[in-house]
Amino acid sequence: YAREEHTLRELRIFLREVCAKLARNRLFFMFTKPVDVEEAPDYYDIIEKPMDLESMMTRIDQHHYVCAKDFLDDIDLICRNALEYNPDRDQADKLIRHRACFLRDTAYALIKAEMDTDFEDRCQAISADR
Ligand SMILES: Cc1noc(C)c1-c1cc(NS(=O)(=O)c2ccccc2)cc(C(=O)O)c1
Repeated sequence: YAREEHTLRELRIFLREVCAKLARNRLFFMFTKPVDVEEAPDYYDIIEKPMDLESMMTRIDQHHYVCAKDFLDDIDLICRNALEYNPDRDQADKLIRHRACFLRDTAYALIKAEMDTDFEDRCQAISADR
């Protein structure tokens, strides 16, 4: 069991690094914090499960993620929310949709490049056990 805790600690350290790297990229600035209701008054009527990079950093510390897939599910949520709330043809909506897809692709590429598949397999085995 101690070995599992060591593996999960290593996962949290890795995910904090990925999350910080994404949050540092100014292209993803609008995904770093919860959407401000002043900016988008109907946002929380339309989006059921809001998500942002700062909240994800907190979820890492709360041991919410037991494998990289769980982390990427929340990245997918950030992306889906942006596509759902900003569906129009105008430039502003198109830009945020492009940025949301770029955030998702960058996160997947970062994790694929930096994470051993057998490490992720071990995390998914722990996740299946819990
Ligand atoms: C995200 C999001 N989803 O729907 C919308 C709409 C956005 C979104 C929200 C904001 N303004 S905000 O006050 O809610 C905010 C500022 C800084 C970090 C996070 C949120 C700005 C932008 C923008 O494109 O600049 C986009």
